[in-house]
Amino acid sequence: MSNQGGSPVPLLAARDLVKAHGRTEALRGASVELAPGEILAVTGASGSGKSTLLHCLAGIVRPDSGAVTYAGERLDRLPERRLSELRRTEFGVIFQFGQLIPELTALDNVALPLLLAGARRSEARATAGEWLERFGVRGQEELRPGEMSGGQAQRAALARALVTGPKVVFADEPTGALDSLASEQVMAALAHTARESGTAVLLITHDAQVAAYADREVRLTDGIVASQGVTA
Ligand SMILES: Nc1ncnc2c1ncn2[C@@H]1O[C@H](COP(=O)(O)OP(=O)(O)OP(=O)(O)O)[C@@H](O)[C@H]1O
Repeated sequence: MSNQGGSPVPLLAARDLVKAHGRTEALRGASVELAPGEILAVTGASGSGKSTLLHCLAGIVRPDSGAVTYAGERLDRLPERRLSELRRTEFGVIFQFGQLIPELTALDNVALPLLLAGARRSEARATAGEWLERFGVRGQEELRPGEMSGGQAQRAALARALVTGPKVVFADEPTGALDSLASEQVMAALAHTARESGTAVLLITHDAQVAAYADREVRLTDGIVASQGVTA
């Protein structure tokens, strides 16, 4: 099978994924590939299966049938313990909202994945501060998510998703709750950092301006890939 991402071996691949939620068939044989460092936009109407596809690729949900392969390993067959380790060390996630812990400051939110990975508290906080600065969240380190603007909170969430140096970032409508200026800032920061660090991004969006940050776009219709191509 040809690989449109330009790499001989995809980093992450879904083949013929089928997944039902009760009687609703969210995925009906979806196949996608993500090359190392590629930014792939997944678009499609509401209910077309975008989030379910992301959840299967990120190892959050197991498909009913089909295969998910990550770096040559069958992700959908991994035991839960190995899956959660992989999610912690190799994957980063950012959603529309709610991914920051409301009780923690921005700095502690970003430091958390480093602490979970075994870093010392002082080191984790110093690194978290650098990442917040990189994403333009300066002077907001001690604020809690509820005290920040939507755009600032999303940029802090980006810092949290990227701070451990993941190979893949899964972004489900990361700008869905933002105005167009904040949306541009978040996407520019995500795309710039991903390209700089060679991080692959699976980006769900219904916004054409957001999809334009991707290298390639895959469009889902009723749980299958209806079209794919290079973005303008
Ligand atoms: N946990 C669930 N329980 C029941 N049905 C679900 C569940 N999750 C998704 N669905 C259904 O599966 C289908 C696909 O949902 P999914 O969230 O993957 O689509 P989507 O393209 O991401 O939609 P949206 O753009 O609205 O977020 C929809 O019909 C949805 O209602």
